[in-house]
Amino acid sequence: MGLTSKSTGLSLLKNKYDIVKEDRDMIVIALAGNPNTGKSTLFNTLTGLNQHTGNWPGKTVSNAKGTFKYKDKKFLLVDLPGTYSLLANSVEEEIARDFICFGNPDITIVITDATCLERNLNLVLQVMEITDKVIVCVNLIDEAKRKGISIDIEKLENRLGVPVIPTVARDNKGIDELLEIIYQMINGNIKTNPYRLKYSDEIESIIKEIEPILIETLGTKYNTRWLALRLIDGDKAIFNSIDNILKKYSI
Ligand SMILES: Nc1nc2c(ncn2[C@@H]2O[C@H](COP(=O)(O)OP(=O)(O)OP(=O)(O)O)[C@@H](O)[C@H]2O)c(=O)[nH]1
Ligand SMILES: [Mg+2]
Repeated sequence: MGLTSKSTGLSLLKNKYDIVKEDRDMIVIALAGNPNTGKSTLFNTLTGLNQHTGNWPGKTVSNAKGTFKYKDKKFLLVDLPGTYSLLANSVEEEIARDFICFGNPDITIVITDATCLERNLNLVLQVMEITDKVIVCVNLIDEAKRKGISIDIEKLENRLGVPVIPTVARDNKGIDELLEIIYQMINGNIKTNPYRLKYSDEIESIIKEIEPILIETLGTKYNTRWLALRLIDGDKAIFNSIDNILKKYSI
């Protein structure tokens, strides 16, 4: 018997990421970001768990999971390993990007470091190519202030086309605002319009050729435009990821 797309999604979460939703309505949130930006600190604040934190990069190497409630909703939060990009140059990058693409989280929060925002925006743009359900946290606002850096949150939000929340995760600042934005997004009260890179006509026309084939094979559950771009890149890791999805979950 063929699997329904809903059950396929659930078995993917279970088998590949060891994620079990307590109930079907549970909302999955991925926490992405460069190393050392405060992902685990935010994860611990929201879930009450004790994921290892510290001031050296690369502490979280696999994805930790925890749950929390807000108003009438239950959330499952996945703390992804810190990565500078999603080009799958390392195991961490592969875990993070496969989860964002194939794990189909309801929301992806990208935590950025206010003291070096420009570098962090690289990952934000890459995540926004995969999904439009993105919230950006500009964390370490206290450190930025100390260094005389001020961030125009409203302008950033307008340019990125997704909600941007300033936070000091270590001191619980901005967490209430973040929770409310998550809630409003889940309820469909916030529509995002993520900034997307424009490619040359040549690349766009190749995407037009590849994408229908991907849709035929994988359906519309995954971001086939992004997958097409990776194939154009000649990205071998994405071949393996697609292969695994096809083999294991008989899509
Ligand atoms: N000053 C300040 N420090 C923070 C803030 N948020 C987190 N930290 C500190 O920054 C360090 C790194 O935080 P983590 O939560 O471990 O960072 P991470 O993103 O999970 O790191 P990786 O798992 O290595 O990617 C810790 O020492 C935190 O206490 C903040 O808003 N302000
Ligand atoms: Mg961490």
